[in-house]
Amino acid sequence: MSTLAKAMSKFRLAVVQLHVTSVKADNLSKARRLIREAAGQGSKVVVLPECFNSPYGTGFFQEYAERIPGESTQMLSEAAKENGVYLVGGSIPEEDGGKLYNTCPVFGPDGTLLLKHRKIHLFDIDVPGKIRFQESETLSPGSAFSVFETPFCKVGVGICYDIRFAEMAQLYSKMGCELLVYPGAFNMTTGPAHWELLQRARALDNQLYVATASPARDETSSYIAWGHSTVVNPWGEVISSTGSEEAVVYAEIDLQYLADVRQQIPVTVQRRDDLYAVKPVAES
Ligand SMILES: NC(=O)CC(=O)C(=O)O
Repeated sequence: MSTLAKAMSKFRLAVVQLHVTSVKADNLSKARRLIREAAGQGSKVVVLPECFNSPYGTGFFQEYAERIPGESTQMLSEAAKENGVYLVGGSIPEEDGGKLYNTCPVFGPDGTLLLKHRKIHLFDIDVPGKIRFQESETLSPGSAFSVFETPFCKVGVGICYDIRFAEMAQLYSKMGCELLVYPGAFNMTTGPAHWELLQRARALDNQLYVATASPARDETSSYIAWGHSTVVNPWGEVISSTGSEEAVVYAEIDLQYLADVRQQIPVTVQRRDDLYAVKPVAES
């Protein structure tokens, strides 16, 4: 392997577990500071949490919603450029054409908007006595897949509940993604039960890296996030994680290791596409 290829086969990823408050300006300035901190530690890709500029809840989306471009994406664009990083801007409530979306904007190191992923699967659940949440009361779903290129690897983007849909991760893998990022905000019921399990499942099924970024836990908020932002490797192991507090989680993404795992257990080429297949029914 050439020296350049070797240099490009590894990079540092940072996941920012931000303590989100009801003061948008504070969320933006703190996110900006932590992006700088992550870049200062050598990170090339930085991921923010779901709803990083607003409390998470159907009662807040309208009030905090912005158009893109807007105040929050302006800050993200500047922060990506100032620090020369690929920035997965968590998500923000987005207003467009009279509808609201839960949207993840992604910026390149020159500050350009590479894509915006609108949460495809809305979080509508009812676990009696535990949690009822209906995102669809105020949000509309996105209907496009979101993949971006970096000099290191292709990255697929989902938001929170999107991680429960194995088909989406499998499609991203088929599209050549080697890292999947999910800004997310699981809660005190589904977090301990499913958060890590889903990440390890998606990583192992597809033999790729999976990273999740949660808001830090705030016991006083109406929706209490589980925290535990995590990075899982293609073997299905947690390689980096944190607890419930505000933190930046770092992980080394090693694409040669990914290739080794895929060679050792070659499920990615052993699929029986003559018997079954997962394929998109709509163009993205
Ligand atoms: N908040 C979400 O979108 C998803 C979640 O909390 C869960 O799936 O559980």
